[in-house]
Amino acid sequence: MAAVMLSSGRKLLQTRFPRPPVRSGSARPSGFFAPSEGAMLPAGSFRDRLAFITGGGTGLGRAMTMVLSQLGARCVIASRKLDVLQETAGEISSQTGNQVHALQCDVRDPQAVARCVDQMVALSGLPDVIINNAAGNFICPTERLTPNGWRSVTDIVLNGTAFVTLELGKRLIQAQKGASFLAITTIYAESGSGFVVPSAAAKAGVEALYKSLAAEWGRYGHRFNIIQPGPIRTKGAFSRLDPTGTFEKSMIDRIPTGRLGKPAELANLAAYLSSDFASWMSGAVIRFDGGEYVSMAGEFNELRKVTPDQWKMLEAMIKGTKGS
Ligand SMILES: CCCCC/C=C\C/C=C\C/C=C\C=C\C(=O)SCCNC(=O)CCNC(=O)[C@H](O)C(C)(C)COP(=O)(O)OP(=O)(O)OC[C@H]1O[C@@H](n2cnc3c(N)ncnc32)[C@H](O)[C@@H]1OP(=O)(O)O
Ligand SMILES: NC(=O)C1=CN([C@@H]2O[C@H](COP(=O)(O)OP(=O)(O)OC[C@H]3O[C@@H](n4cnc5c(N)ncnc54)[C@H](OP(=O)(O)O)[C@@H]3O)[C@@H](O)[C@H]2O)C=CC1
Repeated sequence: MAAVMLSSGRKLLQTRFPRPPVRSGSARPSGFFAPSEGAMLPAGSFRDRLAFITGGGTGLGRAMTMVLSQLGARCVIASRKLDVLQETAGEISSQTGNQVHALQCDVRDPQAVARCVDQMVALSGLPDVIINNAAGNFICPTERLTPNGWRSVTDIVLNGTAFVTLELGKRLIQAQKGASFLAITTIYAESGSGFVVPSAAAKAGVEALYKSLAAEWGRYGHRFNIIQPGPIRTKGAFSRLDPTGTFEKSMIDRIPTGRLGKPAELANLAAYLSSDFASWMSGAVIRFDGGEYVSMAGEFNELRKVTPDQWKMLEAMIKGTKGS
């Protein structure tokens, strides 16, 4: 903490500065931005709440389920692989002491989604928190994509999110029950990106869906928010987007905070957005990427590589220029 002093000598405010680098003389910014693990919200923030998380058996979905469960929620996780879901559900509930149910559901199939919701209602009721996290993706030059390849991603991401949202939304409206809906998209939902075109198109569609429903379904007590994560190591993502590991270093180099995100960091943000502390937040799109997006966007940001000596020389050249 650092105090800002007024000329009168009075302390104006306390400002929190990032922690200093771990290694002195280290040029790695990640030393300033150490991740904090553990649940951020007060214990019991989700007591008596039911959370439904698609793709909750692995990666970021698992991390979000863990934090919600630690905070007192009962959770239902759903995806295609029941064995994976059951293992995760068992591990989380044994750690937190709260129920985690595993339900098989292929979100591409609206009837399977309806059956899954029937099962959840029979087990625990309708959810208070819905997290649309399930996704599919792979890198591929677009000219190599087949129609089925396009469908394999867009069906999970856009149609899957729509089927889950429609099924639960309609039932919640009928029951006059409010809920928080959260979608996990990606930073390139906004910019688009080559080589992951079905994912970019589908995630952009999810964002349009959630922003639209934030406007339309507030009257039913429903909030809709979006997190756009930057790179966070998970087996599912990295095995399909950087299978050889070749791109990881260059990716980290362009992130101003100098490191990948951690699943637990994303999970804390998701928990906040899904909690009563965020009851005035709807229609929000939150980029959570260590600064990667703006770093890639600014035309002059590569000048970070210019050394102090080179700056001296550049300044002299610029100042020495006369006229236009
Ligand atoms: C510049 C460097 C960048 C480095 C990046 C590193 C890290 C990440 C950083 C940021 C990430 C940002 C966003 C991330 C978004 C994500 O969504 S990550 C989550 C990824 N997780 C998953 O994908 C899990 C689920 N995925 C799957 O189950 C499968 O991958 C699939 C989506 C393909 C669906 O499986 P399935 O339904 O079983 O499909 P099939 O195997 O039958 O295939 C269907 C058709 O798709 C074609 N296909 C499959 N893979 C490829 C490929 N690699 N290239 C081309 N085509 C592919 C397949 O051939 C089938 O089509 P045909 O029938 O042959 O026509
Ligand atoms: N990790 C990262 O760097 C980033 C991730 N994201 C997003 O975060 C979310 C989680 O990704 P991540 O944890 O990394 O990757 P994972 O591959 O671990 O997660 C994807 C999940 O989706 C489930 N899923 C896939 N297809 C279906 C389907 N048809 N029906 C139901 N569930 C399905 C999978 O389970 P199963 O196979 O059992 O069906 C899996 O649990 C995704 O929305 C992804 O787009 C966004 C930006 C960056």
